[in-house]
Amino acid sequence: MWPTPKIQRSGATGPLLRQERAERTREQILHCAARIFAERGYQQTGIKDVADEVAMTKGAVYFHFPNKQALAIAVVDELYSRWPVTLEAVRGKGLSPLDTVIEMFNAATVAFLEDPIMQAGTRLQNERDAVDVELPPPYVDWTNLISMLMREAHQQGQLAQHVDPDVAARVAVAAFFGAQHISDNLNGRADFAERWREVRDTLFPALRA
Ligand SMILES: CCC[C@@H]1OCC(CO)=C1C(=O)O
Repeated sequence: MWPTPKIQRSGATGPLLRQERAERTREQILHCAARIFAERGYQQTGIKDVADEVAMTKGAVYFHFPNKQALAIAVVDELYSRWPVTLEAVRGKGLSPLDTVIEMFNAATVAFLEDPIMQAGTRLQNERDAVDVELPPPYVDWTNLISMLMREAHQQGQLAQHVDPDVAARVAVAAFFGAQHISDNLNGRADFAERWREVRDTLFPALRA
């Protein structure tokens, strides 16, 4: 059984406390489902598996998620909702735009190695043809986010004259996620941090002015 986070007492009472508890229960179910999706894949995961691992009844799970499709969408939505928050946190470090790009990929590397939501969101997207519900198109948000940062880098003279910022973004995203995919398939991401460092240390010097 997965360890489930303890409900922190917030001092709320009545309806607010019930709402907080419901939100925490939903979060516990979502994270447990992510662990199982990441480990077994969409087809091999059932609502009963999630209920058993989170030590709740199927009814309790169905109260928050009407079916497995809803769980899959919620995992991918949770994954994509994180990147603007991550970007704001990285922006707070006051790095240059190009170093902000590198820091975003550093954060994604850590997430791939440690975060079930990232691992599950990736596996669901990779298995999207077998997921019987429409998922958002993969990579689009990332590529747009990196493009925005690369354009800032270009405007600030950080990119070499010949480098088109949107091309740089597509190349960086392809190199990063390609390295991840290969590492995941060959050895379960055991060498992914090193593969990302190779991409970083080879590609980014070639982009800099
Ligand atoms: C097909 C993998 C999907 C990809 O992997 C994690 C992640 C990060 O948000 C992705 C994206 O689509 O943006």
